[in-house]
Amino acid sequence: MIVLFNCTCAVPTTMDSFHPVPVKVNPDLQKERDAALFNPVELTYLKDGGKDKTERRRRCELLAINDPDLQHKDISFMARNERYSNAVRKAVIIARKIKEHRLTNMEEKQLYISAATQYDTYGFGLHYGMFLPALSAQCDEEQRNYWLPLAENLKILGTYAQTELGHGTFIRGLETTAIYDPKTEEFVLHTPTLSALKWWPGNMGKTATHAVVLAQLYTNGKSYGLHPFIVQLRSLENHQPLPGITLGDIGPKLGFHSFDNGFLGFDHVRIPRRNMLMKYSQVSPDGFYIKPIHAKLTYSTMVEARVTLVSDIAYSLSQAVTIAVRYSAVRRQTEQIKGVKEPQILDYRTQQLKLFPYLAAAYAFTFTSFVITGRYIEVQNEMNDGNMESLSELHALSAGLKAFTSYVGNEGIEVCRLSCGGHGYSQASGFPELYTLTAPISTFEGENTVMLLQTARYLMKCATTAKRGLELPRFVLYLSQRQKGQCPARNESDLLDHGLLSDAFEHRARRLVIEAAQKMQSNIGKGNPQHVAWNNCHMYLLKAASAHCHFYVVQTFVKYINDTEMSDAVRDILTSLCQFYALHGIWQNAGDFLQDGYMNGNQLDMVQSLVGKLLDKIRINAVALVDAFDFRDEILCSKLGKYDGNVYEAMYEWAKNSPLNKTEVHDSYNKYLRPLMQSSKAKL
Ligand SMILES: CC/C=C\C/C=C\C/C=C\C/C=C/C(=O)SCCNC(=O)CCNC(=O)[C@H](O)C(C)(C)COP(=O)(O)OP(=O)(O)OC[C@H]1O[C@@H](n2cnc3c(N)ncnc32)[C@H](O)[C@@H]1OP(=O)(O)O
Ligand SMILES: Cc1cc2nc3c(=O)[nH]c(=O)nc-3n(C[C@H](O)[C@H](O)[C@H](O)COP(=O)(O)OP(=O)(O)OC[C@H]3O[C@@H](n4cnc5c(N)ncnc54)[C@H](O)[C@@H]3O)c2cc1C
Repeated sequence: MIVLFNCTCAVPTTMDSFHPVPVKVNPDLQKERDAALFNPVELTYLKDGGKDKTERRRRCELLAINDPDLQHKDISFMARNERYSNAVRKAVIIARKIKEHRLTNMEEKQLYISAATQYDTYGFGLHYGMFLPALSAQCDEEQRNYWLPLAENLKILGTYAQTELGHGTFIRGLETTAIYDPKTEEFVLHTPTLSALKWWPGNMGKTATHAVVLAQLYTNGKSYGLHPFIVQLRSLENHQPLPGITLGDIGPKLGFHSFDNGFLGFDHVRIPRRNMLMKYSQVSPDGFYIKPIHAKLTYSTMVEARVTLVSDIAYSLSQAVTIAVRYSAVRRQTEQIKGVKEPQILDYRTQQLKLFPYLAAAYAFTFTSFVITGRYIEVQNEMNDGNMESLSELHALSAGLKAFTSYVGNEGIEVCRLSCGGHGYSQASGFPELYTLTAPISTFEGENTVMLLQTARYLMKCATTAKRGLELPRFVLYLSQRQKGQCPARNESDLLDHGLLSDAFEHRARRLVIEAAQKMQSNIGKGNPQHVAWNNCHMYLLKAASAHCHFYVVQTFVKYINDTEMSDAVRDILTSLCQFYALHGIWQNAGDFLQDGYMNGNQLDMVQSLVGKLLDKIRINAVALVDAFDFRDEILCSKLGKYDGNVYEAMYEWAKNSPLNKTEVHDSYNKYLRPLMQSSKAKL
């Protein structure tokens, strides 16, 4: 059902609308909503997985938003100490309320937490995001029974301590040691050098009482590589660091101001043998080591986190385009015809070219996140049955997609900010927090270049497997198929065909993967050792991995539209969005499609012309497309992206709250300005 508004006094005529009834909607925004060719609520239901799920999400969000205990002044006006304290206060309230509201389902808990934290970090982010998942994945039965209830009931608060001052990417090189002492049946944890200090773990600086610590295991004088240990860091009585443990906050960062990322050092700290997490590998009381069924099972917490991050990026990018598109509909700039109202900036082609690729990407990544989450669950189930066959595939897929989507997401958020001109730079826009919260996703859980190289490593193996005529997993099956010659498009209408567009990305990915494999072979053929050849081929490998991920996203978008039931109106707009995503991708990477003659100049001209034409189709639906993300103002936290479009009123009200406006004359006047201006030297 369409939500109809009266132009000046907006009254929703159905209960489908999630937004409180605004007194007055900005007429430009209203005009956009009235002109849309589909019902955004329908798309909201689709994105959420059904009307029931949308309603459940809205209920969870409202529980948090309407709770007086969770209200506070805007975090933009808080100093770091206050922000940290506020985040902890809220985390504690959230934990209590989750129980009170009986939110037992994981999805509901997450929805509630995300609405309650708004655009700040969650004070127990690492506890829930990595500590609990690490315990769940790495504890054996007995350990689970002991540790999980403590962690789930917040009797202990945890973090995930892997990265060190000198080592982040190359985790085989971590220096923290865990040496087994069979005499006392204990491990001795030690930080042998400054570079071995654990550095970065979130919530470790001031909050956590425990950590899953990744350390090099030694037993019977032999090294067995990285293993997880649960270690108590602080007293459960008075929160003081335990003997032998040095802890602290690493200081202010680009963002994450409410987060206490920390450092940690061990001075021969003893922990019981059973504090090694023993689901996959064990050390017996006499020091005998039993190895895991797959060497990389210790890394599984990171795989799970990377999968989650694809959804997080889709969510953040959706927020950014919501702010920028709504603002672009209400902002008017530069008179075109004397005496005629300045146009909405959304009418400028350049503005559309800035925003619509990211609007399309936000949808593409949302659908991609559904598929990768589904695949993660499947593989997890297989692994629980002892079948580790698909772990490498999942690692390659999650590492690549985390990198590909976060590159685009970070870039998109910045472009959206720029598209809002000066106001985009104000904290009132929401962009500074959104950007700085999302920016480190390119770095944490595996630095993006490194992650794409991991995907490339897998693809190189697959290229060899394909060459030998052996079977490949489904998502790389295309590597064993022959190239299809030239792009068959003869006219613009051919180029709108989803199958043809998907084929073009498939062709590009296969060519670049095969090319990278050939470059590797020829480098090795010239007598270079593997690692030198690898380094020499980085530029080909990175391009191959990125093209593979790009193809995966295009293919997923196409498949989603083909396989999902939806109204004709929604199908029509998603089809245009998908065409635009693919065609814009071809246009932006034209060289790749021209390089081997797959496309010709004439076809590229048509691609460019279609990109221009599709702008119009998206333009008319742009506001409805962002409305369909269904972000309440309280969650978007942006004065530019408000649902009612009353931007200037909101900005003025917000600015009045700036702490500098508390007094008419600031202290510094009496301290500095007055003496300067009233001194004899300052006289003109
Ligand atoms: C999401 C959090 C939620 C909420 C919290 C809220 C806010 C908090 C914000 C941030 C939290 C951030 C946390 C962190 O950042 S934790 C630290 C993350 N650190 C990393 O991700 C380190 C990245 N480095 C690595 O993963 C590895 O060192 C790397 C893969 C780069 C290399 O490993 P290694 O040297 O051991 O491997 P290779 O020799 O290159 O390859 C050997 C072999 O292993 C395969 N492999 C590698 N990784 C995996 C894996 N995870 N699973 C399966 N297989 C893996 C690799 O492909 C090779 O296979 P083969 O080619 O067959 O030999
Ligand atoms: C906000 C934030 C929160 C974090 N939270 C946690 C946490 O809770 N727990 C935790 O353990 N860690 C955490 N980290 C640490 C994070 O996981 C690491 O910073 C990340 O894995 C990158 O490692 P690095 O810093 O060593 O980067 P580096 O590896 O030093 O990267 C620097 C440069 O070197 C390049 N490079 C490195 N290796 C290669 C290679 N093999 N080939 C080509 N190029 C290469 C990279 O591409 C990059 O350009 C956090 C970091 C941040 C920023």
